[in-house]
Amino acid sequence: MQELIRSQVKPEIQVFANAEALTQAAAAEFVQQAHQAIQARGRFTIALSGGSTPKSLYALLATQPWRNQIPWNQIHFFWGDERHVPPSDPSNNFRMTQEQLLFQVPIPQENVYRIKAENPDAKAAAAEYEQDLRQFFQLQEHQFPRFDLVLLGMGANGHTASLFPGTDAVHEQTRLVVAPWVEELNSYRITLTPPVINNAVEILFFVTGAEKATTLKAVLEGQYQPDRLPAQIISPTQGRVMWMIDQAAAHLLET
Ligand SMILES: O=C1O[C@H](COP(=O)(O)O)[C@@H](O)[C@H](O)[C@H]1O
Repeated sequence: MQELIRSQVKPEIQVFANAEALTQAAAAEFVQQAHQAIQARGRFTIALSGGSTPKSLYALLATQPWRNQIPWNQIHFFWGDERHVPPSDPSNNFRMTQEQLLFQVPIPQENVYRIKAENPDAKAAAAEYEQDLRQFFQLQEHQFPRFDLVLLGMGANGHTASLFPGTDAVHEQTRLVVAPWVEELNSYRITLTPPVINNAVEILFFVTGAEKATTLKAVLEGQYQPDRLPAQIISPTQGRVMWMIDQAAAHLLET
């Protein structure tokens, strides 16, 4: 059964010589998906990720030639996860995106939907973001949003978004957003849940660096054990999953 679930959509794997080449390809993918979504549905909805590779991507998108190819006012920006800190904190994902991208390009303020992680109650912040999603996507009670693109990283411990090993969030099936307590960080995180991520039109993982090679091999080619390797829970029944990986992270893969 688990193997069946894993094989529902075969992930596409692209390996790049280095992080710079990967980031250029990611920018091209972003632009292509934005145009496709806008042509089909009149808007492009994206859930952004934290992490170092996305940071370079956001900075790149704000520069030419990418900047002029992007219909900024038809893009709606959401976040896949957030640290439980206010935007004034340098580790806040929204803050990082603001600095690299949102302040640099003409994005209407009303197209930006951040997680209000300054709320001292992380679970209330998650519930509020769930409501924001329900309202924007006009969802009925048991429906999930369908983002055009979800960007994800993967930690060396196998976490993705803020789905950490051993947390209940990995198996959440009904909520859209949850706030797991992450023991290893001694803090809460706020994250989209697996059914939301798995419902996207496209899911794009970025993985760079040799320190992630062993985990990446286990996630893509090892036994299915999402409690230990939460990135494995990202296994949709429809849509597209793409892994953009640099050579350093990919060097143990068989494919
Ligand atoms: O999906 C995500 O993955 C990262 C892992 O980040 P990285 O800095 O190791 O590339 C995670 O921490 C981030 O919050 C998240 O959105």
